[in-house]
Amino acid sequence: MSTNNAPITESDTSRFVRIKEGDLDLQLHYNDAGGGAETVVMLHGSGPGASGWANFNRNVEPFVAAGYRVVLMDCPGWSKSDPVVSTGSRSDLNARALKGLMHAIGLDKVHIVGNSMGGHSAVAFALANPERVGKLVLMGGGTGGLSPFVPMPTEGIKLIGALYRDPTIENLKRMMNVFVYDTSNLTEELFQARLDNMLSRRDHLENFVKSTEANPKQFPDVGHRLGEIAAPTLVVWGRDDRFVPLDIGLRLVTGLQKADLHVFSRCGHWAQWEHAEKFNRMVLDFLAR
Ligand SMILES: O=C(O)CCC(=O)/C=C/C=C(\O)C(=O)O
Repeated sequence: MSTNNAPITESDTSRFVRIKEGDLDLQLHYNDAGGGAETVVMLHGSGPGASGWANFNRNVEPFVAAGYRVVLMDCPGWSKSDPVVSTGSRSDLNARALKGLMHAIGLDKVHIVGNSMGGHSAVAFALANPERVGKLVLMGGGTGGLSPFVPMPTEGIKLIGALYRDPTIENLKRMMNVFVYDTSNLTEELFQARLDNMLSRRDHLENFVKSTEANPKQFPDVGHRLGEIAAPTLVVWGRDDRFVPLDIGLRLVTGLQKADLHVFSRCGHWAQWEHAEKFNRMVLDFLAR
């Protein structure tokens, strides 16, 4: 945890913990920053080389400065967490992992910010453990299911699959170029960091391919259950999201009991990164209300 004004770094906040939750018995990696009374858990997306830090490095400091403890969980099968093959619902598996992490580090109730797969997992957690959720923030995810407007799998999801099967820098660039609206923000340093992260865990890449072969519906449609969720929710979407289209966000807003929607124009699948400053202000205001 950071106790002074020094920058918050991945290595200073890096932690490991063993969790046992249902059928899960594994080591998880997470980052833990800040020390407020309320905790915000951030859950990353499912791309190759993703991690809590890769997805949320532009969000941790402002949340800590606002007085929150921030926990970034690396889901089983990503980054420095243990490998796993998911043959059922990956959203439910991640939700169980989060419950195990909360038990292991003594968290009763948290706010959850979820990006893409992280959004699906946040909703799965809220359905299974309603009393343990404060507020939800869902970006580019929250339920699987088809879009009536955009052919699925979308071009972004197809590029993720191609990158998992053939993890080259060329395929990484193809995927990341449709990730964001403004590709001028994608530096060689960013590509390299993501490539290194991906290639350092070939077991994760192979397990993802095995998982989708065993069960192509890793993130099931829970649209019919959204009305069970009473947690106040902010749904945030990029108008130009080429991975999970905006109409999935509309389904969330109409299905959840208490949900507001903000759509960023000129924004792809990584709203928390592409529009970080406005995203941080908006989410902190929502959490404080
Ligand atoms: O298939 C889905 O609905 C989820 C896709 C998804 O999680 C993609 C996320 C990509 C990232 O956020 C990432 O790789 O950082």
